[in-house]
Amino acid sequence: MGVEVVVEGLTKSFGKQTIWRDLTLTLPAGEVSVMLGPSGTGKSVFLKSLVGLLKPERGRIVINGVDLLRCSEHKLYEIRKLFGVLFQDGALFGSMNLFDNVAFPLREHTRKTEAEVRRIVLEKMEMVGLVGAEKKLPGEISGGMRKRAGLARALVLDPEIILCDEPDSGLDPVRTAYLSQLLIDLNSQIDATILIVTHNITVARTVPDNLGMLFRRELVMFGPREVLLTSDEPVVEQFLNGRRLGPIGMSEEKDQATMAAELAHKQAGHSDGSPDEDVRGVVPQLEPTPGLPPRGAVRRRKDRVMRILHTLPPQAREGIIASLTPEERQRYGVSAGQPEGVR
Ligand SMILES: Nc1ncnc2c1ncn2[C@@H]1O[C@H](COP(=O)(O)OP(=O)(O)OP(=O)(O)O)[C@@H](O)[C@H]1O
Repeated sequence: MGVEVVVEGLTKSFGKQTIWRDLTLTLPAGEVSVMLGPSGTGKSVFLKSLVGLLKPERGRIVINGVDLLRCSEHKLYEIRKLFGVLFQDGALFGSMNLFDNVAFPLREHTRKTEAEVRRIVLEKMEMVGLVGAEKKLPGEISGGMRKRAGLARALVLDPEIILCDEPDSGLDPVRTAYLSQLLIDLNSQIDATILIVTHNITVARTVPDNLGMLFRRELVMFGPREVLLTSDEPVVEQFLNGRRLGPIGMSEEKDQATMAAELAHKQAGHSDGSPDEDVRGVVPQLEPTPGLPPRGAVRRRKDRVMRILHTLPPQAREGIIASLTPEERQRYGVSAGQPEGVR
């Protein structure tokens, strides 16, 4: 099973520019989490910090009892081997064919024979649906195939933690849906801890077990998906609905006067092109393809979330209770729409 990643009081600056401060969250072992946030809020910087490529000035990142910010180079190297990272563009070597690209980490970091390398590479390429494309160069294939090749490469060292930086960027909605399914199927097969950074609202609503959002140099929230999906927080509401109206501006946070002027335009009947429909609310979560094992994370997460249910906002509680099956209601002692101890 994947490992837990504990982040406490993390602060990162470049010179005088604070990117974010005091981030505290836990990526639960084997669960899928998504981090949202407007452009430039430091999501990529966060991923790079988790894998030890950037060093935040304050706080802790603890994996298997080791604090990445204070451990030796040797320990950091060992911890890094737990990670598989899918970078935005797949980060493939343009002059190598897909087989050699996917084989690269194995040849670099292990002493496996070429026969073993071949077996592992073909297994991972099959997992991501790239059998038959081994000889192609990255320049000869589509963006979606490049992402899948990047994912296969991220998988060859059997990672316990997978980080995906905007896996949907540059993909059409159908390819994005396939990639989302692939990530959930992967989670059902290897039970790795997965963190996805994305702007894609459909991915955010349907894929993860947990959702978080960065804004104004802070973590606005992070927790079970139902919390963010039902949140009244203006910045979350604006982001999930993809509206101009709200605190998020084109390049940065809006001032009060701009927000008031936009609201006045809206009230005067000016359309800003965003649909009237409010997409907030808990929608069913993507399940593994039939025939694959059920995700271990689902049961673990339910147990965890039911233990903290009384600490969650009422709308999130309702969403969680509504998603329970009759057997689960019985198991968790939920009756007449309310769990014991919550009434
Ligand atoms: N190595 C670096 N040196 C200095 N500033 C950096 C460095 N890396 C990132 N930044 C700055 O940190 C901020 C956050 O960048 P980051 O790429 O993490 O944002 P993001 O939320 O991932 O954005 P997007 O959604 O557009 O990809 C930006 O202002 C960027 O210029």
